[in-house]
Amino acid sequence: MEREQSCSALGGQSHPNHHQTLILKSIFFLDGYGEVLLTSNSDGLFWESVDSPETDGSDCLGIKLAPEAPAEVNFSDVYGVEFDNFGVIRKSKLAVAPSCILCDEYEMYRFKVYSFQRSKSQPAQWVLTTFTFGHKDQQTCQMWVNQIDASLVLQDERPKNLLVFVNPRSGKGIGSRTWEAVVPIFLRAKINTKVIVTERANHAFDVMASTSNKDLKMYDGIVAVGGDGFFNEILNGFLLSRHLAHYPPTPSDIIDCRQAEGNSTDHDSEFPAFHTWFRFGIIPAGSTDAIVMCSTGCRDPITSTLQIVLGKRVHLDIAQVVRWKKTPTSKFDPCVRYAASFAGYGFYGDVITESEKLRWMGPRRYDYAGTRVFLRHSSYEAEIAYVDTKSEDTNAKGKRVLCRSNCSICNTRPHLQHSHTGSSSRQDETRWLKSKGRFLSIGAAVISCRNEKAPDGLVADAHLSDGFLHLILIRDCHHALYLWHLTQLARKGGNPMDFKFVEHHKTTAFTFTSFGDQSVWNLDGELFEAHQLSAQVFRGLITLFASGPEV
Ligand SMILES: Nc1ncnc2c1ncn2[C@@H]1O[C@H](COP(=O)(O)OP(=O)(O)OP(=O)(O)O)[C@@H](O)[C@H]1O
Repeated sequence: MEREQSCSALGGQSHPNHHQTLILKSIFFLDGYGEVLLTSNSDGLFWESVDSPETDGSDCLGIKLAPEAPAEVNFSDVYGVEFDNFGVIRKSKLAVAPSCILCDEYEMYRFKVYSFQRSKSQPAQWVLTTFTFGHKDQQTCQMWVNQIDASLVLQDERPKNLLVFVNPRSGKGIGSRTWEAVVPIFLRAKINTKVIVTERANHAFDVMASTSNKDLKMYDGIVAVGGDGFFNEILNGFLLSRHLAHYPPTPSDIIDCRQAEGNSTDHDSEFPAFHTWFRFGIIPAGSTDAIVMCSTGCRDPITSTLQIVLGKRVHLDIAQVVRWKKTPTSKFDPCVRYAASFAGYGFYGDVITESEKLRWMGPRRYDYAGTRVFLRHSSYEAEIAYVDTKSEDTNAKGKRVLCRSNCSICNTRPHLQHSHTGSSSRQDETRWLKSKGRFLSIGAAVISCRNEKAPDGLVADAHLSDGFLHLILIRDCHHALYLWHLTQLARKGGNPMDFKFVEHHKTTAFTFTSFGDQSVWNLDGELFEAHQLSAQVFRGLITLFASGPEV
């Protein structure tokens, strides 16, 4: 331990951002590992053991001491660095056991580097990791902290100011606890957060809708701590006044399977500006959390938080749903809603109606309500018209391509593209197909909607931002066959589409007309009564702080 330690700045190296980056090298003690030669360059930190071969990997009472520690960490994976005063550094992790008298412990100045590792059992899950380096000289530690801090500032994709909404009632009422558990990560990442704990339903919607664009621009994005329904509320509060697009055609605009009138995109002039930098994060605390599962590959508040603080970015398609008539007798009165994951009718609308009465049950309400609705086996008469996209969907004929991080399908075309329901140049080519009958359910999945009940989701090969909706029509069928279909949905690798009564259409827009008296839709888990509606998808309309599913 008395070995002379050196610290030398080896000179300037040109960084891609043209900042001068010093290469530092110094001997440190890495807690739980031993003495290392630590190097810092523009990419990250690297270290190698400097223990002599006899002591390297030495053992204590027959147990190998030097653990298999990683020997580098990239700054892109580091979310914070902190000076940690004077304290104990252990040569081996085993030294935490007081009985291990042979293991060395030293007292020195320390600094901590905060990063993550992928879980061995579930690679999509990110696990917090801290590297503690010790040195007898305080100034050396402080210099390294400053140097690493300077390198982290260069990671310009990272947010600095976030507006956070916490739903204390999410899931089993765990919203506030979930937020408290991840606050230290935001603090270490030096991100300023303005936190609003909601006091009622629609509180977050009202804040988003009433905040001016000028005030919103003080933030790099919005974080929702809650479930899909809560995120939907925030999304609608954001988009309804800012995304001014023409509506999709009404059911009566579709004459002879052609669209009578064309529509064109007309975004709010402020909107494209928001699109380029403003991002949304979701820290899962809800009952389903399908959007988080699809955009990160797991349902873990720590993973989602790390992807927010590290400034990950993935585009997400959004469906715009326009209700023309609420009931058969109501007058024509367009009402717009946005959905990030799913819009469903029949079975899905009935489950949400039942489960809303059972909120006190927490997430179990979906099982209970689902069973009741299944036993009822109600079917509904309706007509659907949808844009035929077979000619342009080259993947439909090929094999299933799952959406993953850096997905080649999601990255093929530019984002913020309107669905092709009627942009004038394509109007003549838009062909609509119709489907009429009695349906057990009608579902439109924007993303795969993977969740714990349906491990592959409703549509295994749906993508986060390919610009398509997956329309799934389940025609009235025998109860046992429907159960079979549902069990396929609940099985990993199941084939829920392989039934005669199931139609699956990849489309960009559809219209719906009910022939019943009451028609309830389920938009991202929220109830929406609609006798007549239309929906269209906007490709990559928003950006999430997420890296895509590592499935
Ligand atoms: N303080 C509050 N009190 C009561 N309800 C609230 C409050 N804040 C938000 N809500 C409402 O709670 C509803 C559901 O929230 P959330 O989506 O977070 O949980 P969940 O329904 O359990 O999960 P999931 O949507 O994933 O199934 C939202 O529609 C939201 O309007």
